[in-house]
Amino acid sequence: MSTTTPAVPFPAATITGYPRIGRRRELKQALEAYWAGRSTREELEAAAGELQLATYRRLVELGLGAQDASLPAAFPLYDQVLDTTVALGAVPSRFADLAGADGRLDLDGSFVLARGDAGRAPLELTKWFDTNYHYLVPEIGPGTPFTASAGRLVADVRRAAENGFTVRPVLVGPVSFLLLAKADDDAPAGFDPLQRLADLLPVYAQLLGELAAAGAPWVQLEEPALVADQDVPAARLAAAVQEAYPALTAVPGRPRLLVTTSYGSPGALLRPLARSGVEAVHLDLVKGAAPAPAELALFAGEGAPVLVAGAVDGRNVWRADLAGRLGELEDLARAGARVAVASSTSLFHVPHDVAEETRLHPLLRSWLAFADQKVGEIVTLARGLAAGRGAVADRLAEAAAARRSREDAPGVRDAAVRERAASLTSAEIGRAPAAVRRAAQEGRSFTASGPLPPLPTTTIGSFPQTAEVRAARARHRAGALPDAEYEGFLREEIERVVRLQEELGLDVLVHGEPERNDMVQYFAEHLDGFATTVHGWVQSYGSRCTRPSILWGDVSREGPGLRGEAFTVPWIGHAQSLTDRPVKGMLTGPVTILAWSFVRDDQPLEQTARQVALALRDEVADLEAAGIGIIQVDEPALRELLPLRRADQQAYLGWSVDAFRLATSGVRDETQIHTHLCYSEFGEVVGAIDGLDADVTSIEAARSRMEVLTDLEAAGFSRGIGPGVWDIHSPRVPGQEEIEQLLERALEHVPARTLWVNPDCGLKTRGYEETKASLEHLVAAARTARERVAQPAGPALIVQHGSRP
Ligand code: MET
Ligand SMILES: [Zn+2]
Repeated sequence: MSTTTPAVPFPAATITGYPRIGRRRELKQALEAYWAGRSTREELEAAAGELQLATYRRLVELGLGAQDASLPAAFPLYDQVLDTTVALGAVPSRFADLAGADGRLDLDGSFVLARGDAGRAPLELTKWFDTNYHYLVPEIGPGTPFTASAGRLVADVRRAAENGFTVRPVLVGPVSFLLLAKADDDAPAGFDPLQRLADLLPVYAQLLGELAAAGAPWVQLEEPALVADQDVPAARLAAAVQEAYPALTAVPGRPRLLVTTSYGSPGALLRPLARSGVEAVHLDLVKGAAPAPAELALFAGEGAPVLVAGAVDGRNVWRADLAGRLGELEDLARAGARVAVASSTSLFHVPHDVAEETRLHPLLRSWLAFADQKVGEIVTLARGLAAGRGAVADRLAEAAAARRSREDAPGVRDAAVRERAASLTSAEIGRAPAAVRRAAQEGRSFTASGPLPPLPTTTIGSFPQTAEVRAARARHRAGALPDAEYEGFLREEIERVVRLQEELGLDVLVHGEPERNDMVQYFAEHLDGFATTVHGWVQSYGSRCTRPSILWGDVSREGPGLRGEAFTVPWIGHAQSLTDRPVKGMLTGPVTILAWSFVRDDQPLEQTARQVALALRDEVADLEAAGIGIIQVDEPALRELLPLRRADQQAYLGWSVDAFRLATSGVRDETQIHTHLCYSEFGEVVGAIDGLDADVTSIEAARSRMEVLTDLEAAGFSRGIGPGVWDIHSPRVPGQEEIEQLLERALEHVPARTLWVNPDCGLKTRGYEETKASLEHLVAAARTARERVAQPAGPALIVQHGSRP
């Protein structure tokens, strides 16, 4: 192997990535200004370039080397998978017109892939491994062109060099890129993108050559897909790794290569990777297991790659146990590996800097490490490894003291909460058999308006969060709107939403959730054991960010500032007091609350889930006592936390389903429990969804045109089901006829007595105009479908499974 750049050894300390959005979300502002036409492309590029340099300066201030290739150049403006798509010139056929004569996409072209245009839907967004980040799915067919397009990467390397930084460009590696892709619409049946590996490798080779020529001594290729069980058989994956990496390491004049494997362990794929000739392999030592002796042997001896140990958690916000971590690193070094210290994943899953959170309790703050603090931890570990524990003794002691103070701080362990969770009996998670409950519920008049009609209509909970609602909340938070006035405003808003639903003729109403800024944060703000941040934004996709709450202690409704009282009943009860029709009470489920928060790492997730479930169980009981007969507990994140390895999935589904049942099973038979899930790929979790034992499940189905019902039918699911008939992700209003057709399709799979009619998800991002029009069509379509299933006279609701009325 020959490289044109001087042989820079792998740095002792590095990170695999850093937050891109900016400490004050500068990238979000720059992007949104550009998209809105309020700034020029030059201004956007200038803002992004400035952000890169500010990041490098900060990282060097924190202890990384300016010129040792420890700084990753990973600054996608929208998404890192999109950037690799662009660098490979892998323009999907439906966007082919956007590419220049040289086959390359410019920045504006890439934004069309990300955001769509008048005539085209954007690339599909989907969850990035088991995180709440979403990437843009490449579309690859047998004819998708590949053209190396290193322009942006090279410009980033040059800009850094001009400012004194030697950086390490980052690309998604070839195997993961193809595994993350889906088959292009025009691809023949049976085609799978991995079939294009051989065509892709020369393009990677060319990119590597251009990056070396630009002065990059190292390039980082990310291969996270190697840690997840894939549909592709294991042998084929191993063959792909064996094909790809020896080919890339044979490229003349290439830079040295680091391959990362974040989010788990590469398992059997580690061997071919480590033997391929790459100079460094990164392992996630937080999510993945420590390497076994046989694996460690791959890193020992002449010519073995550097083991880049992902020892500091890139996904959670707790300070590391530095002494413990250093011990593990010392073990690796003792086994003969050349060890460098890194983050387990890119740090873009955590916010920038704890120091910004001046409103957090100082004790809690002392337990936390956001991205900047994590860089400090990595630097400390590297120093300890090189110079011995003595060199970092005070850092180790500080970290140990912080962890100890966490152990016995008030609120971290609450005896009453623990006792209650420990004394649970299995009776507490079970309800009467579904059929018994159904009989009790079918005969019931939920309110004075009488029993529900067949094919009842409802919504998923939130109504449009208008500018007025958001402004009132912001003024209240800033102290400019007194509590009483804010509450009055919300009560009026709820009344407006109730009246609207009555006028529209919906059967089961909601209060509209105007009091909730976010479906998880609202619960975090009303439960003990949680804290919220001011600047703790993390990227969800593109310019969108969320601000996860921090679950730090034992969870309950009691605690300082809380009164052990129901916090949703005042709003939902108010809605019910205004109408004869049943109002459905809305809660966020335990798994979703965990998935969308930073959760304590000092006990198993399962135990934390049980505590959250118990607090919700109290809320469910209070709603029932307040006369709410239908209660929905949302679990849109149930699938997100599904482990990446099949072998781990059953255990997860077991405790997560139990948590839901614990939250919802304290009610009478005639109280109807709903759940809501908003993803349509159901296959792997259909059994668990049945296991939730909810009386009714609403689920996203409009875009896939009810495809999800096939999975349900195959699994023998016989509970109430509300497949979404309106895709709420865009302002488009579905026509009445279109909804009727969807209902007709649904009735081919589902008996009429179990079918509900509802949108795909909540309406909070929609406007009122399209909401009214769409719901009018939905109600009208449900009425038509109702008439159809009621004929011929006779056993109206006993439409048989699989048959048509
Ligand atoms: C992401 S699922 C959202 C459910 C919630 N009840 C809502 O309607 O907004
Ligand atoms: Zn939803």
